Amino acid sequence: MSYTEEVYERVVAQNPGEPEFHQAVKEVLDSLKVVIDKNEEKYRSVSLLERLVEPERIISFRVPWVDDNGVVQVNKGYRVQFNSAIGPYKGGLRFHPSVNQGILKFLGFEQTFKNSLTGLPIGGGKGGSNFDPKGKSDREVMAFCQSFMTELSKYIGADTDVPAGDIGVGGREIGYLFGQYKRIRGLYEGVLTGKGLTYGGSLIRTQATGYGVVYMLDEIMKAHKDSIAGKTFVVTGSGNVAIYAVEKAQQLGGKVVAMCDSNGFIHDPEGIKLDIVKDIKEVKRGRIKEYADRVEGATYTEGLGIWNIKCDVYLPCATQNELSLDGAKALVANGCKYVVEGANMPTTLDATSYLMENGVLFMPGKAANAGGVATSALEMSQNSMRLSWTAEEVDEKLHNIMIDIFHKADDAAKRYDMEDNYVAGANIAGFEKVVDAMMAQGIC
Ligand SMILES: NC(=O)C1=CN([C@@H]2O[C@H](COP(=O)(O)OP(=O)(O)OC[C@H]3O[C@@H](n4cnc5c(N)ncnc54)[C@H](O)[C@@H]3O)[C@@H](O)[C@H]2O)C=CC1
Ligand SMILES: O=C(O)CCC(=O)C(=O)O
Repeated sequence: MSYTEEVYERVVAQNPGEPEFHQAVKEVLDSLKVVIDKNEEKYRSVSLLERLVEPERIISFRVPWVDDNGVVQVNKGYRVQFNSAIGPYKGGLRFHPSVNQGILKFLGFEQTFKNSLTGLPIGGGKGGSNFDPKGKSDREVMAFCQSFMTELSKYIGADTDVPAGDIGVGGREIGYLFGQYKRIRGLYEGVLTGKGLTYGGSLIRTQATGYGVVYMLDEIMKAHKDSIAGKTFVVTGSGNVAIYAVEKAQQLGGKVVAMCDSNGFIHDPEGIKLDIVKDIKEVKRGRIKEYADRVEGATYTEGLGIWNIKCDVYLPCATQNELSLDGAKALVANGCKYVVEGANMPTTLDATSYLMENGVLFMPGKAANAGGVATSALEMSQNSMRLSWTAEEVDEKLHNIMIDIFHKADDAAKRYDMEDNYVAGANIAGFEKVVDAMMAQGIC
């Protein structure tokens, strides 16, 4: 059995009930096999892979808060500090009822490679809670965030661990979390990113993940002598990543015909009117079905099946494992040519293989959605320097980082004779920097 297979079996045995973590580790270790095989003894002798798949630290805690009826509620809170070889832990907080330790471990593991690909000095971390902000009043969300930060504040700081947003954590939540950190620690520092512009946030951070996904698509297309103008898109989700992916795709001449939320999907053959989606999702915090009530010619379908809508480009921007083998088959049958992941691990392993075997150019989330965390690192730089860059400056830096990530993944794939296999390329390129730093720092 190879070293990578051995370590994968050990991960499955030692981390029961964490299927998403197993999946993320499998994808990475399968890609790394060609690299590890060449240096097996060197890496085995220092248990490099065993250390790479084990979080440095997991903090879990109780989050008690009082709801609007005066009833005490209790949620679970976590921070997974996965790998600090190349910088302070960095990664979002997710508030969603599905959150558990295994999901946060998969996200923290992915984040380590993603952050490495950005070229910036940030290690991998992730955290969150099984709290559901949906349907809660602003006061309830504030009470929850204050209680969550009261505990989390003991373990984070501008030079140790810098959380940000993810599913269910946007500008409102970051504001409440920042206020409580400042109050408890007495420090006005860049301990969170995604902050509001009046208290240390960076221009373009809100747009960065979605814009970055489309900048990545643009590079893939250019490398294959194609372009975004005139292409039909389906973008899943209707949250932060999805909305700004749609905005950039439309700016570059793409036509987006479908979006969704966790209840169902809308289809607008004339092209999605993004201002209406923004009003429903960003202002009213409503459901995507309201779009079909407001736009003539648009339809709403309850449940799954958005992948049956014909498109050239499919951008999954909602959540893990949303695109399964059946969806991948429908995309291929309808002539889809590009799948670029805005979400983290939205495509199952069998769906990924099917897409790649059938000629779809596929870019994994850890490369394609890295623009968000990269811009968070730019926010950290601005906070440290006590200055603010213009929107144009940040956007240009973001764009260049995405171009650079494309070339890192593309070059690594070519070096190992796997041209166009961006999954392998991204994993190898992300691994190379982390492993150099881990080897240099000794057994720790
Ligand atoms: N916000 C960021 O900067 C980054 C986010 N990501 C990833 O992008 C994805 C989306 O995150 P955000 O847009 O920030 O969150 P969000 O909370 O703003 O939006 C999430 C969207 O996904 C939809 N969704 C959730 N579960 C679903 C399901 N089971 N089926 C269909 N739709 C579902 C929700 O309805 C919502 O429209 C996540 O995988 C996240 O980890 C990745 C990099 C950075
Ligand atoms: O901006 C950040 O620090 C984290 C973004 C994030 O959670 C992600 O890249 O998945």
